[in-house]
Amino acid sequence: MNSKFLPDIDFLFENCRELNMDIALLSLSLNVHSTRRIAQEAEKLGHYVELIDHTKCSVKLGDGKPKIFLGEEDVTNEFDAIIPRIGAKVTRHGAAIVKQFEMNGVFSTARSLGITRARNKVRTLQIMARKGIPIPETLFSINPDNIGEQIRLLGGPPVIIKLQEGTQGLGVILAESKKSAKSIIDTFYKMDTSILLQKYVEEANGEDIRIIVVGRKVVASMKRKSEIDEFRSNVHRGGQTEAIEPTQREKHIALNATKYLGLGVAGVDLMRSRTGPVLIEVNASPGLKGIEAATGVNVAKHIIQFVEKNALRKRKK
Ligand SMILES: Nc1ncnc2c1ncn2[C@@H]1O[C@H](COP(=O)(O)OP(=O)(O)OP(=O)(O)O)[C@@H](O)[C@H]1O
Repeated sequence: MNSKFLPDIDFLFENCRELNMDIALLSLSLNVHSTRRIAQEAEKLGHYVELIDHTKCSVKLGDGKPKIFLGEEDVTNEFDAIIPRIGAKVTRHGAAIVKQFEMNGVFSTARSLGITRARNKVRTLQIMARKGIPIPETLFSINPDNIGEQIRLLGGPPVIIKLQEGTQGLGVILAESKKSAKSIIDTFYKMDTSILLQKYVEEANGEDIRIIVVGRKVVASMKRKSEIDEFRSNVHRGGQTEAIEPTQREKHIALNATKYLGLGVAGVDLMRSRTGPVLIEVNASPGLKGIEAATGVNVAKHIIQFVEKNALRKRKK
C-alpha cells in the first residue's frame, strides 16, 4: 500500500545511508589518546572509522586519476572525509597525502596548506602579522655576525629562543642574559637549525591560554600555568590546567587565526601580555586529553559533528 501518511522508505533509506560516513583518521596509531578519542566518538555516532597510517601511504600519479595506496590497497575512493593528525616528524609527507585526498574531492578537517603553515612558527607568525593579529615581537635571522644587534632589536635580554618546528615546549629556551643568549643563538646558527627570537612576555607569568576552534566556533578553552621554576606552561612540561571563558577579543583572534591558516580544527595558543592578548602558536592537531579533562567538553564529538556537516554537504553536491 502506498500512502502519503507512511514514510517514504526510499527517502529514509537514502538519508540513513547518507548519515553513515566512512572516515579515515590519518594518524600513526590508535594508541595515541586523541586519535582514540576521535575514533570512539565517530563510532558512537554510527560512522565507520579506519586508522590510516599516512607514513605507509603512497600516491601514484601519471596514470589517469591520481591514486592513494595504503601498502598495496587502493584507498582513493574509500572515504567521505579524512581527519589528519599529522605528527611533527612526518609533516611534509603527511601534508602531501592530505593534499591528494583534497584534490580527489574528499573533505578534510585541515587543508594540507594549513598543516604545513601551522607546523612552522615563522610562517604562522608572518601570516598573523600580515593579517593584523597581535603577536610578541619576533625576529628571525641566520646571521651569526650580528647576534648582539638582533638581541638589541628585541629590546635586549631576556629573550625567548625557539626552534621553528618544536612542539610540547621542547626547543623553547629562555635566555636571561646577553651572554647566554649570544652563545645559544650562535650555536643554533652554526648548526643550521632554524630558530626565531622573541621578546619574553614576562607579565604572562608562566601562563598561556589554549583555545580550541572547531568549524568557526570556539568549543573549549583552558588556561595553562607553568610549574614553579618553569616558564613554559605546556601540559607536557608539567603545566596545570583550568577551564576559562576567553574574552571576546581572544575568541576573535583564535577564530581568525584558524581561518587565515586554512584549518577547520585548531588549538590556538595565546598569552596575556601588557598590551593585550598575543598569539604564540596554532596547532593543527591539538591534543584532546588536557582540554577535555580541564573543561569537560567532548571536543572529539564536536570534531565528528563538524565532519558530518561538511562531508555530507560535499557528498550532496
Ligand atoms: N614569548 C614568550 N614569552 C614568554 N613565554 C613564552 C613565550 N613563548 C612561549 N612561551 C611559553 O613557552 C611555552 C611553549 O611555547 P610554544 O607554544 O611556542 O612552544 P611549542 O613547543 O610549540 O608548544 P606546543 O606543544 O603548544 O606546540 C608556551 O606555552 C608559553 O608558556
